[in-house]
Amino acid sequence: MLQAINLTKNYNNQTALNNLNLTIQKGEVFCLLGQNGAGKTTTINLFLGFTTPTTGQALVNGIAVENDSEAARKHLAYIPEVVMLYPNLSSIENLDFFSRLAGFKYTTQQLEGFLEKVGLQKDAFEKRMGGHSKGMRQKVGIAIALAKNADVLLMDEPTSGLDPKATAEFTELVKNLGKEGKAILMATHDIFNAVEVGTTIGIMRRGELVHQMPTSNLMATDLQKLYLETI
Ligand SMILES: Nc1ncnc2c1ncn2[C@@H]1O[C@H](COP(=O)(O)OP(=O)(O)OP(=O)(O)O)[C@@H](O)[C@H]1O
Repeated sequence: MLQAINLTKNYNNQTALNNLNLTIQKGEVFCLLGQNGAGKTTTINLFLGFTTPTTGQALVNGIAVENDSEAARKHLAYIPEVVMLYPNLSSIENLDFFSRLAGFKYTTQQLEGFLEKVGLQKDAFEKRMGGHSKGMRQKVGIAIALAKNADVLLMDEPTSGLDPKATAEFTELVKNLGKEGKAILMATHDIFNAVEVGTTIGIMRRGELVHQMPTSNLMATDLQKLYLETI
């Protein structure tokens, strides 16, 4: 579970995030929308412990990130816009390496099981990551999250630049992870995909969460209208 309590981040005299209060439960896929500079990445970075709050708290499964970022990170997996792994290692070698780093040692069969689960084509298991497409790299990134047994996923614009088929596959994968009980926070500019993948939508404007709503019965066109009226 992710929780932000009165979370605020100022850079010099500028407020990047203003008094954010947010709870993302297990099984929830929370899609955060907002213009460039609205504060989405800052929110994610505070949960990751990449930056410290000016005031307030970011909690991961009840652990205050600022107090013990290492403990908090054990529950987290991060899928950035571009998944950067070791280009000279294969998918399975990267998966093995990052699993071991997180303290998990798997058999080849188990590692292959993770890659199968995320839908990576079999002939890419042994190929070096440097030749993978963006969508393939993201699948390996999610396989690492599964292997790490992370129950909270943070994703920053994961579908930008993906083709429609890769986006559809990614969407299905994330929806299933939500159904399996992961808590997911995803920053995105894709309103239509947010309605498809998310259980909850948040709209940020100038560092504030100004709207929050469930996606049940939400039409993408209505969300688009609200978004354009809000920003
Ligand atoms: N390291 C930093 N130093 C100074 N200002 C920063 C820093 N990181 C972010 N900001 C500022 O904080 C504000 C929020 O930025 P943030 O990256 O969180 O926005 P965003 O919603 O993720 O935008 P985008 O959609 O472009 O990724 C912006 O005004 C940005 O300039």
